[in-house]
Amino acid sequence: MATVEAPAPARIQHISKTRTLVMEDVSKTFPTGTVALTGVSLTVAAGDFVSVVGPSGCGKSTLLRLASGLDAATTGLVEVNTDSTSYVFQDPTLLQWRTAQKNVELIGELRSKSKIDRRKAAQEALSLVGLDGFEKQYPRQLSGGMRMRVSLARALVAEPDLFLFDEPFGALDEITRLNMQTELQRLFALKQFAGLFITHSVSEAVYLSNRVIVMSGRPGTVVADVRVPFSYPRPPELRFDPAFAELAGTVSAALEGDHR
Ligand SMILES: Nc1ncnc2c1ncn2[C@@H]1O[C@H](COP(=O)(O)OP(=O)(O)OP(=O)(O)O)[C@@H](O)[C@H]1O
Repeated sequence: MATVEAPAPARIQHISKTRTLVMEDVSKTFPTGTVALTGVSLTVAAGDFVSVVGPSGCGKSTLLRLASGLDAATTGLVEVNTDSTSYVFQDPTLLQWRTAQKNVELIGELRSKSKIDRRKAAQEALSLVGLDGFEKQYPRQLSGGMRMRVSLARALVAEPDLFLFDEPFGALDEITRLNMQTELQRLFALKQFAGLFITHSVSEAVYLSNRVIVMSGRPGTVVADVRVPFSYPRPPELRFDPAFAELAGTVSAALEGDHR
């Protein structure tokens, strides 16, 4: 595996490191005989936002399912050092018969929080994702980007130490997607959870993350771990910075190198 050092940063964040997610030499073979992952090792610490890019079918979603405990590794170690994990999918999976606020309150209900507490937490989370004034709207009355914001707010009220994202912005139009990226890294700067983010977009990975993991084609394994040194919060214009383009090029080269 190549560890690629990025160009000299303007500033580097120093954050205390709790190893929230550890994977060591993990493999996953499905009962069908498909070997999805082999020899995958990675660590996501508190204050790490790690994106995973790789060719279609290389096992990215499988990796996330192993991290979430939805599925078990065939061999190797998967260690999650927290009880508080939130999972955000491409589909916001909102309950259509509940308002935005009531969707976000659901977590509090499941945890038997008092009505006052869960309402307060939901309102704070909706405010954090920029949905003040939309609390009483139903999912069908919201745009795709707003529905994704509600999904994020719902994940935030759980106050996760580990945030797992499976291509959450993949279905959004380009402008909404860029706005959501800006919002998400702002939330990350604020909350400093450990994040593992699956995406097909190299620029999305570089913009959001402090590390980008590049996977090979199936069976997926880690071929590069690229450090992204820009401090958070990151301005939208960072995407036009030559250092940003250079890093995106480094990640793309690692991706393409795997096809040669
Ligand atoms: N439940 C399953 N049973 C059998 N094979 C599976 C199962 N889930 C995934 N696979 C296979 O494992 C491999 C990895 O799938 P996975 O969905 O993790 O890839 P991915 O990198 O997320 O793909 P994409 O980028 O296209 O979303 C694929 O070959 C897929 O067909």
